[in-house]
Order: sequence, then C-alpha cells, then structure tokens
Amino acid sequence: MVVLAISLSGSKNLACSRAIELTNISFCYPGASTPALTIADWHVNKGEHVFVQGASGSGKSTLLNLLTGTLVPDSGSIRLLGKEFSALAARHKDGFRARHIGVVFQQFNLIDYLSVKQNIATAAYFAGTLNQQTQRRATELLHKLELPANVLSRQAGSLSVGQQQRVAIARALINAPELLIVDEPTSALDANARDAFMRLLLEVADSSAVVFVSHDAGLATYFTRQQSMAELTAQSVQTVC
Ligand SMILES: Nc1ncnc2c1ncn2[C@@H]1O[C@H](COP(=O)(O)OP(=O)(O)OP(=O)(O)O)[C@@H](O)[C@H]1O
Repeated sequence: MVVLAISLSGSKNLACSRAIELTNISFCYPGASTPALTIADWHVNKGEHVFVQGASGSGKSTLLNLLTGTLVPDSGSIRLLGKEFSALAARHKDGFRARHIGVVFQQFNLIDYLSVKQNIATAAYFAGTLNQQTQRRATELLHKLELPANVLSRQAGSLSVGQQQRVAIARALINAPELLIVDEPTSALDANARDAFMRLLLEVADSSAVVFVSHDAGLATYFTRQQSMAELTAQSVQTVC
C-alpha cells in the first residue's frame, strides 16, 4: 500500500512537471490523403526552453497551431500543463489559452491602430487579469525589453519592426504564462539585432516553458534543448485521413 502511494504521488509529480505532452497525434488538412503531421510521443518540461527546427513544409506551423488550439488533431492527445487541452470545448480552450499560454506570432499580430498599452491590456482582459496593476506590469516588461515607458502611449503601427517585436513579447508575457510559444519572429532582423532579441526574449521568459519554432538552425545555441521536426515525426502513428 505504501509502495502504491509513493508510486502514485511520483507519477502525479511527473505529470505536473510537464508543460506539453503529445501522444499519438495525427492531423490532416481537409481533403488531404496523408497527414500533414504525426507525432507519436513528445513532451516539454515546465521551464524548458526548446528550439524546434525544420525545413519548409515539415509541419512547424501545424504543430504551433495544434498547441494553441487553432487546429484540432484528428486523433491523439494534447495535454498542456496537465490538462487535456485537445478535449476542451472551444470556449474553455480560449480561456485556458488566454490564462496560461503566451504566443509571439511571426508577424506579431499587433492591432496597428491601438496604442501599445491597449494592445497589452487586451491580452490581460481576455485572461481576466486586467486590473490596476496591468500598466505597472506592462511598464516593467517594456523596461526589461529595453523600451522606454513612453512607448506605451504610441500607436503600435507607428513603431519600428524591432520595437513591435518587443511589444509582441510584452503582450505575450503580460499574464506570466507557464508556456510561451514563439513562431520565428527573427527573420526580418540582422545578425546583431537577432542576437539581442534572442537574449532578451529568453531572459524575460525566465521560468516559462518556451517552444520556439524556426527554420534557422543558427538560433539553436540559445536554447536548453533542440528538437528537429524530422526526429519529432519519425515514429509511426496510426493515421485517420
Ligand atoms: N491549409 C492547408 N491546407 C492543406 N495543406 C496544408 C495547409 N497548410 C499546410 N499544409 C501542408 O502541410 C504540411 C506542413 O505545413 P506547415 O505549414 O505546417 O509547414 P512549415 O514547416 O511551417 O513550413 P514553412 O516553414 O514553409 O512555414 C505541408 O506539406 C503543407 O503543404
């Protein structure tokens, strides 16, 4: 009995230490005869910074869209932070994503005509965390990201590409998400700016699990773990297209 209790508590701790667990995932785009992505078994631990690298067409965007709930797998399980994410109804998925997942999109997806403050506040609003502390947290994040506080009142569309990237990071981190998903936001940067961006991103993300997707293998050095799409999809999964 004691042995059982120990082993159960051990497996519970293991489950809780995982930010992402994918099991027997298969996803087909409508009309396709073969799946765009299959993953037999993959996990990311809480706090881990993982670099996912793959050639064009290898399924990186599909993977990110599955992790953010924009796409739903045809089969298999996606567990995020111990929760069966793939089984949640759309409404609950939206709430879970807003509270626990930060996303930095390739094109940043800022709302150009809103101020930086309003862009960041929108993320807090959807997570239900918008309060009097939001502006203070936003100012702190912008400071860490080496942007002056007066950027808060500027229209997002009037900022430089580098400034918009940092605002996109601040927006993704405003709710202190346990999981940060980043889709190759460095392609427009020169080598020096890219180095500064990567260092800041991972410093500010701090204890969040980070999944950073890119085709650029040169970025791998910033991360604690590297994962190629080829390895990730190597094991076979029963598919259902
Ligand atoms: N909307 C879609 N409809 C049908 N097939 C799609 C669709 N989007 C992607 N695919 C296919 O799914 C596979 C994986 O595409 P995905 O966009 O995930 O790759 P990627 O690694 O992100 O590529 P890139 O680096 O070029 O953005 C490819 O074979 C692609 O042609």
